[in-house]
Amino acid sequence: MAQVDGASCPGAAPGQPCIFKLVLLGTDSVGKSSLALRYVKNDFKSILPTVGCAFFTKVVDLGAASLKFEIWDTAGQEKYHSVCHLYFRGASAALLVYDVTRKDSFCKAQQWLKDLEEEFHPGEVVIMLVGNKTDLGEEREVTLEEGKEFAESKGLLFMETSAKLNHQVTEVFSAVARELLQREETKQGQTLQGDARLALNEKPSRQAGCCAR
Ligand SMILES: Nc1nc2c(ncn2[C@@H]2O[C@H](COP(=O)(O)OP(=O)(O)OP(=O)(O)O)[C@@H](O)[C@H]2O)c(=O)[nH]1
Repeated sequence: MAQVDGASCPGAAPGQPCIFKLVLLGTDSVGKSSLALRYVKNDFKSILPTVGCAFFTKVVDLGAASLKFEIWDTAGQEKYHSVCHLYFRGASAALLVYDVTRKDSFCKAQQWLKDLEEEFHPGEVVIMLVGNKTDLGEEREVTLEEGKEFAESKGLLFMETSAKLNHQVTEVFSAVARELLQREETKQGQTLQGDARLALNEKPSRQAGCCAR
């Protein structure tokens, strides 16, 4: 994979990895804080409901490239819903988390997607739908296929996880990181092409001016 030039990333100092803001969204108790805690500290414990927002950072090393995540873990309780919108600003990625044992949380994730669609242009943020708590298989209310189908219909990345068993947690963040870097490379490629076109377009007019003299 080509190296992304950190210096050209917004918020990154020269030579430092690109910084991307990632927000965790979803209704209460689906496991947003647990996913963040598992990913950043490889820990799992009974966590008190998030008040407002919690913040973590983590550098992701993808071998040929690296980036830094600023992870904003928002509170899922309804009373904090409007506050969470404030945390959207400047986000590059969002994890829409639901609990596979709660259909209502799957519906809520779909509502969060609508909120994101109102706030951002298509393709502006990388969005992954995450079905958490797969270790509670017998209590499942949302099938793998339902999650997959909805994600595909909306062009979202999709994975199921268990923060408790540490199943696919790192994979979620790595997949988002890869997608972000890929988009960054495409953007940089387009900028370079644009610059090259500009330079080409400039040349003849200068020559014309020169010949006309
Ligand atoms: N069995 C199981 N329990 C989980 C898993 N992830 C989280 N939990 C539990 O679910 C409960 C809620 O987890 P949190 O991480 O606090 O959920 P949250 O989405 O951050 O909740 P809010 O802060 O209210 O928005 C806690 O008791 C966790 O221990 C999982 O993968 N499997």
